[in-house]
Amino acid sequence: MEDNYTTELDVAVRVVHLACSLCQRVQEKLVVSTNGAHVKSKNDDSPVTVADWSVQATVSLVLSETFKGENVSIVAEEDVQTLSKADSEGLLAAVVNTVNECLAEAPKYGLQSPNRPLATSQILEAISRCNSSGGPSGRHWVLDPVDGTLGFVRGDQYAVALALIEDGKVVIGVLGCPNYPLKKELLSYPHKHNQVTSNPSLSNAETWDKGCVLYARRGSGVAWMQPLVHGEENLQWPNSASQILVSPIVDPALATVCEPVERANSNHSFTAGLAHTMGLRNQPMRVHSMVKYAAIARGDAEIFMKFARCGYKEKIWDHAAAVVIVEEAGGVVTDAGGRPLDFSRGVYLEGLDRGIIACSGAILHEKIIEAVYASWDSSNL
Ligand SMILES: Nc1ncnc2c1ncn2[C@@H]1O[C@H](COP(=O)(O)OS(=O)(=O)O)[C@@H](OP(=O)(O)O)[C@H]1O
Ligand SMILES: [Mg+2]
Ligand SMILES: [Mg+2]
Ligand SMILES: [Mg+2]
Repeated sequence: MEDNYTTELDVAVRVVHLACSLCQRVQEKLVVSTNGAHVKSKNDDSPVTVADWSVQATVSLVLSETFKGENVSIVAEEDVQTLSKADSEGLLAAVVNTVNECLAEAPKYGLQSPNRPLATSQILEAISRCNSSGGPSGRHWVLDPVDGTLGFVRGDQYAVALALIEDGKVVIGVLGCPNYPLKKELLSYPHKHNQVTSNPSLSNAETWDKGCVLYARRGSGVAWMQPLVHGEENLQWPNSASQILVSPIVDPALATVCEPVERANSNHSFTAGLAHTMGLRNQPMRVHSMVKYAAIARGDAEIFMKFARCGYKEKIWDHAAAVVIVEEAGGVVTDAGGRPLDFSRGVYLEGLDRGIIACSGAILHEKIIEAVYASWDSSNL
């Protein structure tokens, strides 16, 4: 059991590092440019960028190349609809360039790059190949190429999330957090890291001292963190990893809650009520993306809660990678009824009871579930 998924985890960690480097380059360009040419709105008005498609293509290509003999099933967020529109030529060209530039760097991470730049059709094919809908049997990779795209376009927190599900269970999870600041306090200040990166008085080393990749394998009892590797001169691969652990805090008065930035994504007043009921005193940390789960796994916060509006169905790629990392780091993740999340039923977390609760340990977790029961009837959710 211990040796299972060694190749899969190794490749997943490498490709997430590669994807983080891609995202950092795109984000730098986005933040300094004034036109939004590389950001589009999807049908639900949520943003999608050159980075989302480029990461999806890159991960799809690397996984297909590595596991050539297998029928690689990938469940991922993006499709090629917007990209294939007649007025998207510039966007598509940017994706093709970004993917080819990124793949040229693959050997730095011990991955193979193609002999020649890939054609547009190959890249579109790689993106659309990720249209599996998962399910209860077999192996399915689950990818959120850029999670927290809103944070990404704001120059703020975002994540790259890759998981492997086998027979309905998440067996490995890898989470790249390119803007995770060294100082946990900076997590709760929107755009703060950006002031750090653009501050000319900081040396390169200080500027680059942020970002990490977290990963874990189901049942191993450990979760790991690697710093991102930057610049050719100090690139060292294999990268060194250190173990991460959840926070030991059990007193609600000392605990910190993370939640989505946008009210549209989670009910802030309901979670404020829960926090009050539980006797939490700290201000909530509002952070974009699965970096919230990373904060729990790293011990920088104790609770992550998300209560989406009634009718919204959570997708597996927004949670799979992070859940196994938090659990192996010692935490607990359930729905608001206290049941584990079910990754076996396709693209959505079917049967999810109200909301998601990730917690550093069982004691705090139990208190939140009790608070949910006490508060639910009087809430308007
Ligand atoms: N209406 C609604 N309700 C709840 N959740 C939604 C909703 N719409 C989108 N999403 C999903 O939320 C993902 C972003 O979550 P965040 O926690 O980063 O949100 S926030 O930006 O901090 O508010 C986001 O992931 P990405 O699209 O990968 O960014 C979505 O999958
Ligand atoms: Mg997402
Ligand atoms: Mg996404
Ligand atoms: Mg999205």
